[in-house]
Amino acid sequence: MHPDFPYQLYLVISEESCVHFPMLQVAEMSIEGGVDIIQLREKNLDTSAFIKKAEALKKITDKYRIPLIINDNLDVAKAVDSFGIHVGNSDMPPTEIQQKWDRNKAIGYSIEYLEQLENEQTQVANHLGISPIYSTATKTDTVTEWGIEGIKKIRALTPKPLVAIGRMDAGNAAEVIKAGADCIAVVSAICTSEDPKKAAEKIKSQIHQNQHENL
Ligand SMILES: Cc1ncc(COP(=O)(O)OP(=O)(O)O)c(N)n1
Ligand SMILES: Cc1nc(C(=O)O)sc1CCOP(=O)(O)O
Ligand SMILES: [Mg+2]
Repeated sequence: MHPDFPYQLYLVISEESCVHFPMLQVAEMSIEGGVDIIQLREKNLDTSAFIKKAEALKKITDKYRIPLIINDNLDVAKAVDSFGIHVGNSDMPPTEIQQKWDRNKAIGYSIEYLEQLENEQTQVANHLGISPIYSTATKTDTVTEWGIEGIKKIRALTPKPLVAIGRMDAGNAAEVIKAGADCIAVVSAICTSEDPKKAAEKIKSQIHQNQHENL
């Protein structure tokens, strides 16, 4: 477990992505199954509706004392006093977020190109999304697939916490952790499951399995 990011199973959620239950129910069931951190990623809501959703979700994350990350929108993150924000190359840069928000807030930043590891944005970020490990129908505007070799390359170049995202599930979580990722982020593997609690448990047990093998 990374000392600066003690979260190994990361749920990225939106109302749209939840198939069998409403989003808040999926969030609660998945936390009971082992999700350690949640990002609210609502790409089609205006700021006011996004804030309402975030407030409702934060009641749940606060109840279970787990961190809430807001995707893209600093106004929403500020309004709900979230643990942090996640941004990518088309969003407000981490340096600007740092100037406009509390210094102690967590900033996640997507890595799409190896050269980004040398830029100021990566230096300011607290944790990095490896974007994507594998291409996924959930987000199609991605650049390349990092794959297992990509994780190893990035791991060798930075000590920052690495979050693996893109078609992650119980079948590939263990090898991704073994390759150097600190955390597995998922949408579909939990949000489309008929049993989000069990889905989270299965991924978590694969993450733990790998840790035991490394002892
Ligand atoms: C944990 C995590 N990693 C990567 C992303 C992708 O962020 P971004 O590149 O800004 O794309 P959008 O999610 O905004 O479409 C993420 N959200 N979370
Ligand atoms: C939100 C997000 N960001 C990605 C990136 O590559 O940056 S992939 C992704 C969606 C991941 O969904 P699923 O677990 O269903 O594959
Ligand atoms: Mg973004």
